[in-house]
Amino acid sequence: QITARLPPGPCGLPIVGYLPFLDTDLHRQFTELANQYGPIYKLWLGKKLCVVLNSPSLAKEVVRDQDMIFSSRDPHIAALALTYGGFNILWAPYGPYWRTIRKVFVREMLSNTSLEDTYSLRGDEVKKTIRDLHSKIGTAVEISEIAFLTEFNVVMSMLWGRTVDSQRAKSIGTEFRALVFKIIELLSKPNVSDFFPILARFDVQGVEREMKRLSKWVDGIFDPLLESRTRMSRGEGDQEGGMKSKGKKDFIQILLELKEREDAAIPITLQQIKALLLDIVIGGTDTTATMVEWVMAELLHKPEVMKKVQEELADIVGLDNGVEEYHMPKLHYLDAILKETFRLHPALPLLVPKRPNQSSIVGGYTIPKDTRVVLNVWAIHRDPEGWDGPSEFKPERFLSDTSEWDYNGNNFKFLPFGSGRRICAGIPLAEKMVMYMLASLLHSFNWKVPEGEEIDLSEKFGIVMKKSKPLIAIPTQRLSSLKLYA
Ligand code: HEM
Repeated sequence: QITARLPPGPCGLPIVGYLPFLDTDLHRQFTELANQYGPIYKLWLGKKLCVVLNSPSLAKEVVRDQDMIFSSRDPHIAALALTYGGFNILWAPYGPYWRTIRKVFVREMLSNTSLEDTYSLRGDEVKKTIRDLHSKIGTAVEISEIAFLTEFNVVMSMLWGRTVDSQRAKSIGTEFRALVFKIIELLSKPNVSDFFPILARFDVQGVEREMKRLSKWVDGIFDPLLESRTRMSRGEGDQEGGMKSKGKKDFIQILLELKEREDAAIPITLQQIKALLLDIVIGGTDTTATMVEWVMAELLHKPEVMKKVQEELADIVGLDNGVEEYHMPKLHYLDAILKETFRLHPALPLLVPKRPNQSSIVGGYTIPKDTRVVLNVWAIHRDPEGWDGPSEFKPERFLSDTSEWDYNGNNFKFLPFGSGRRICAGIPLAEKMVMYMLASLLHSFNWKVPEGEEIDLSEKFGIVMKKSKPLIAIPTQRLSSLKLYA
């Protein structure tokens, strides 16, 4: 029997609750409300009760002590419209379906063996990016665009192997980036349909319609690729020019074979395969690119830190060598820079909303079943009780004890990838790619901002939180020979 009170919180207005008072900078507003009402508080948003948690100990209660209760999502209607009803890993409710697709993804695409098998694919893409950039020495480039396209190509290669389909898929990177931006924008603004179920069928803001339109666009890309691959696996392929995948099966092949298996405990459909592709292509690309951009912005803002990390690269990689993925474990200072950037600028400042499957007590208060529970990681990462000089960029703080700091969500003061059962499923790839891209950018070039410009570190809130102004920077010559990236 749950008898504790609901958490405290601001009153809001009748019917609409706190909805009209929501700010565009939600992460900051949620942090200020914690200063006023304490680390756990409630907001009524229309018909929906929302509880925000703002401290490491409260995070621990929901993602460790009571993780089973808090392992379902509270999906936005817009997200369901995009993912054929929530069939992807990110939005699927906790249960056998989610467990199966997450397991397939982690085991077949991101296990140590799979990542070793795709080592050269990642190397090829990063080296290609560096060669392209070399031809742009002295001109201004947009960092997040470069990082996005590199990551997109890596992911497409890992999905489709060295095939013609992979080449086709890679040719739509720029269009896909625009699509991902639009999707993130739609998911980041409050949608009346989420807070007043009775109004949902009217789709007042037109968000659901727009998402369905984008979903059709995605179908237009994935359907022909999947059809072509299905024909190929039946031996009717149109794979020309010796590009056919050799040896090991790529991830798409594995998924399509699972679809054909009649004995599978949880059968997987074509729609579910597409939803899973969305997880990988949307969940993986913009987050990675955003983090690369934040790190470069912090380094351009602090030239002494940039200099120090370039010295580390010169020392570990050598000025006569190009960066390889195997250098990564030795780049301790770069690793500390990444962690410090993840602390100050977590890509998902409020993670992904959770929905408890039963009422429970957290921080001494009742959280009723089906409440929207938000973990304010941005506040936790800047809590003056947990961090010395919390708003300063000091990578050294992560060098003192490396074992304590990883991305696995075991230290509740530092949760850039979340924690518990719903922790990011892509950590092994994200960690590799953010570091590999940055090491290559920083080792191959020196960087400066265009004449008369200043580095601006302000944020624009969104489900993925980006810089408010895209970072534009100019690469200049550093390594004498680009043959290293041939
Ligand atoms: C720097 C890059 C990345 C960051 C910062 C990041 C962060 C996150 C966060 C915070 C969550 C939600 C965790 C929670 O609610 O507790 C998440 C979920 C997820 N991420 Fe990532 N992610 C990154 C890259 C990737 C990549 C590369 C992939 C796939 C290739 C990926 C796939 C996923 C999936 C599938 C989920 C849903 C997990 C679930 O609900 O079970 N992410 N990510």
